[in-house]
Amino acid sequence: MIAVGMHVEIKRSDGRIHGAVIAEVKSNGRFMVEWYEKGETKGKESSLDELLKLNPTLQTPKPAPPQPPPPQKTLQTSTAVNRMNNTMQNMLLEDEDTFLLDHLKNNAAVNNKRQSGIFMQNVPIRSSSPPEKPAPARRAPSPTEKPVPARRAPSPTEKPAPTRRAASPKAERFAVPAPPKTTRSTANQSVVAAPPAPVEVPKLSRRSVAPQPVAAPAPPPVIMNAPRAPSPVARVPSPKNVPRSYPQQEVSPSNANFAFAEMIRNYRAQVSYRKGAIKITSCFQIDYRPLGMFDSVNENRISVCVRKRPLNKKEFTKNEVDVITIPSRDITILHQPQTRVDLTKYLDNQKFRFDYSFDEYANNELVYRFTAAPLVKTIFDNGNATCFAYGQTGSGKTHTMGGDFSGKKQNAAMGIYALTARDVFRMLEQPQYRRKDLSVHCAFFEIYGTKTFDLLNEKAELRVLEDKMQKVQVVGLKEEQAMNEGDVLELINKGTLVRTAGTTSANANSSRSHAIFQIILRQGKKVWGKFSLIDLAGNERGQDTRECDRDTRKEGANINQSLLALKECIRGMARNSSHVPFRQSKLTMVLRDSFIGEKSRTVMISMISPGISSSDHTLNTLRYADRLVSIVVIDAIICFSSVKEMGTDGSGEATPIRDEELFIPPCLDKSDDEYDLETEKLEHRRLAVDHLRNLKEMTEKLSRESISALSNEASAAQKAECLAKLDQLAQIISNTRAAVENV
Ligand SMILES: Nc1ncnc2c1ncn2[C@@H]1O[C@H](COP(=O)(O)OP(=O)(O)OP(=O)(O)O)[C@@H](O)[C@H]1O
Repeated sequence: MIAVGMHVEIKRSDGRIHGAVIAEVKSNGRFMVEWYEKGETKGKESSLDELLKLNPTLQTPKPAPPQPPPPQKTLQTSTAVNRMNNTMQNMLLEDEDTFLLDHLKNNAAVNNKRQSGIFMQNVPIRSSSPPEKPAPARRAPSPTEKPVPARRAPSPTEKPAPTRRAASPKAERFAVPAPPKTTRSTANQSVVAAPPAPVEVPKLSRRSVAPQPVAAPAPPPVIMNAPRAPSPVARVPSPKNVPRSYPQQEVSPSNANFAFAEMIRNYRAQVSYRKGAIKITSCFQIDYRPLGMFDSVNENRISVCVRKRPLNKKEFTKNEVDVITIPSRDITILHQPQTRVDLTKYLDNQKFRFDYSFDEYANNELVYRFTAAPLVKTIFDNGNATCFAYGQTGSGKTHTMGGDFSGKKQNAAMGIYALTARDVFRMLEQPQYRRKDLSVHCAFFEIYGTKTFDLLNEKAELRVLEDKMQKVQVVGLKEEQAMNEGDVLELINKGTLVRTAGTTSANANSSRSHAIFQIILRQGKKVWGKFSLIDLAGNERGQDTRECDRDTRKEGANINQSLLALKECIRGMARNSSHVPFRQSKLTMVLRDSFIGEKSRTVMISMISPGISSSDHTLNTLRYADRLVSIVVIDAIICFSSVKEMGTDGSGEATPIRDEELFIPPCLDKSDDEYDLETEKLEHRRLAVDHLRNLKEMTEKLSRESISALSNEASAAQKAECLAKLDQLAQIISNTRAAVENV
């Protein structure tokens, strides 16, 4: 009924009820639950009875979710944390709410990383405070020492001791400054004062600057390649619905970009507010609720995500300011620095919504869980799965796909290539697939300019041809059979070593080709399913290569042409179009199968660099990804309109909404002094478009097939329910479209 990682309601000693996560199931039948509060992890023990009382649904057995594979590494961390907790809990304060598990988790995460080399990636953080001295080891008591008397129940004549005893030096070592609590002592107990009243959100006038609540003490910013403890965010899955304040970057006043840094700091400290009946969440909600290992995974046919990497050492030395805010699982905000003609500085805060947004604390395992992992099953169901890594040079594509780097050495086991192979072999073990007698094969090749080379066969040049059945063949491509994960790792390492690299301004070891790693399932000689994992070449703007030699310019032009073709093909795929323009580039030609067929699924991970000097590139990347999202939305509307126009018996002609009818506005968020009627209108429009997006899920459930099936087999009640839903959807969509058109 109850397992580690589940979200449950808990009751606090002061009567408050809120969400928490099960962190440990103890051997005595009790549970450790954890939650975030004011930027800190807190925990307490709870009994089964208590949990059942507050969470009656737990008693109903739930079927095990089929997908995705269990987030094992996190559970390992939790187990490690829990083991530590067991031994350390006695050393902490007895107050059920105030013992803080941060230190335990820090230690556990470090241990975990050391032991397995997984979960915590190379994301050390810089701290302004000196490193803590390691706590002296607890020595065993010498035989001459008096044993510590066991705690006994107080006799009725004894004066009762206050429940909360003074913090011992031991306890202090683990204490993290807690928010001040007023306590009132009575003869028998100390009573914790009621929680502070909710902070009243100040009203904002249209042109006024939002009042800034004092930011909580900021966690230090993350930078790469600096020796420091692991990040506090990646190691603990965040309980849902418990917002925290956004981690702030420390920037020295001597920094040339200090003014921008301050504006970004203020922006991140803003809170959500209500404007009339509308809650303006898309403009100012900066509650920090990053994606956690236990968040739900969407089953989209096309997903578009963004991953921000941490500032690197070079950017840090150049005093780069971090201009990307990722407050929640699907929002990415770019604070683009701008200067007016009168030289005053302001930020153009551009906001984007994607399927997932990964912040700088996300490791490859987390990214994998929400991107490629849900697609593994596709290839077992005779489908084609494709995962692209897209982005500016040096933004982290190879790090994500091929594995993180420790120095110059790449840890291939922690890249999406290898994580996918791991799950393919796991799934192969399931009885329903074992019976199918499938074998795993790998191919690894690169497209450099207009040429294709085999990375597993000494870079032999390959030819890409279309046969008379219009099937694209990569002639001469070597496929190696892999019996286990180890074999796959060897192949990845072999191919990575020979991939074409060059030097760009942002990356000394820049990949100048598109690398395609394929995991192919075969039944005998027949292809059963194919997973293509693509590390695209860095997207450069024409102006970046203007100064370069002819070859480099040609290289850049080729890369850009193939990226444009890719966008068009995904567009075709989203619409189930009979015409997918795959012949426009070598890249899309070899991936033709990925864009056609009902069983194809695609995920695009757009990598972005956080530094202020990359903001133009970042905007480019975000716009490319945003365009893909818009395509998916339009697809959903078309799908809906097809449903709407069909007769109740599933017959009838579908009249899709035309492209031009749906204007997806660009990014809308403006700085405060620019907040004007225009912004407000656009905001309405944005909300309306968001609303349309939400219809996607519903329309998917009411596809043409499902309605046709209903007309044949369903009961009258089911049909009536379906029709009512359709009417409801028609009403919603017409209202929403009217709202969009009105503004
Ligand atoms: N999420 C991350 N966490 C830590 N380090 C990262 C992260 N992403 C990238 N890096 C580091 O940034 C550097 C550049 O990353 P990478 O080579 O993956 O970029 P790229 O997008 O593949 O660039 P190119 O297109 O030029 O090949 C590497 O040193 C890598 O280790």
